[in-house]
Amino acid sequence: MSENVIIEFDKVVKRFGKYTVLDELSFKIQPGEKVTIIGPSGSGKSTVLRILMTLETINGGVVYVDGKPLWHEKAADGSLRPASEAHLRQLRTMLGMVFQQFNLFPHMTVLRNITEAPVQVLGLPKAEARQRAEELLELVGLTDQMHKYPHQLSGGQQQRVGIARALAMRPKVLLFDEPTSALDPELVGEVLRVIRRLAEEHDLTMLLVTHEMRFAREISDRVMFFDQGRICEQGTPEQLFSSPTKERTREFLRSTLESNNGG
Ligand SMILES: Nc1ncnc2c1ncn2[C@@H]1O[C@H](COP(=O)(O)OP(=O)(O)OP(=O)(O)O)[C@@H](O)[C@H]1O
Repeated sequence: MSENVIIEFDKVVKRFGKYTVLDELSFKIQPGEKVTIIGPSGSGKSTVLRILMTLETINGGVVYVDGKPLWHEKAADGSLRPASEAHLRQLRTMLGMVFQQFNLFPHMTVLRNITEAPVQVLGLPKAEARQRAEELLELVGLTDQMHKYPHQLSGGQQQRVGIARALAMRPKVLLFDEPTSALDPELVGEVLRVIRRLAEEHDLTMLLVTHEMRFAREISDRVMFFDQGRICEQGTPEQLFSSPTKERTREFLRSTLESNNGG
């Protein structure tokens, strides 16, 4: 694997029972790249993110994170063996995820939601974790909400806390799993603004699953169109949205356009 690849899927197979969700899926992502995955429901988009977060195992192929196999470790004799929990934990710290349903700790304040993992997992001193949290709250525009609990915030505010919480671990790669799909339409804009700002101002690698086509077009370096567990077509937003080459892509884009106009 070349040095300028931070994520690689090499012929990854994922099955649930007899159902093949990812069918020898291969792709590479470079450091700093902003990549969006679009595609019909059930095409395996979220599964890709869940595998990277080690929330799902794989049935074949190899996933590399920063050049190291995620699910395997090299034994002394050079052979690959299943990864130990310590190996998974170490690689997991390189990745952060923003979930569709925010997944904040309901019994913790906003501030504590953000400082908890840096203190508990990274062993950061509390004062340093708090300073980091305060900087991130400023970035997401929530400095005045830091002592509130999640249920006292709007969905858009909760998701912005979710983004700050993921960033507090200083991941190299940030994964977004449909970050706005649980939000009321009027709250979508504030979350997209924060993500757009991150994409513009930081050299973070970003992999996003989204149904927001206009947003995907604006922020992505590359868009991958998934269909039935494979990449059907990929390219720059301009190529994919303006001149898709596959009939399946055109059909999908037409249907999302129609549902957006209808809704
Ligand atoms: N834990 C599971 N057990 C069984 N089947 C699963 C499981 N998780 C996902 N699936 C199935 O795998 C397929 C792919 O799921 P995935 O969530 O990756 O799709 P998606 O492209 O993200 O879809 P959506 O846009 O609807 O979120 C779906 O058919 C789903 O029902």
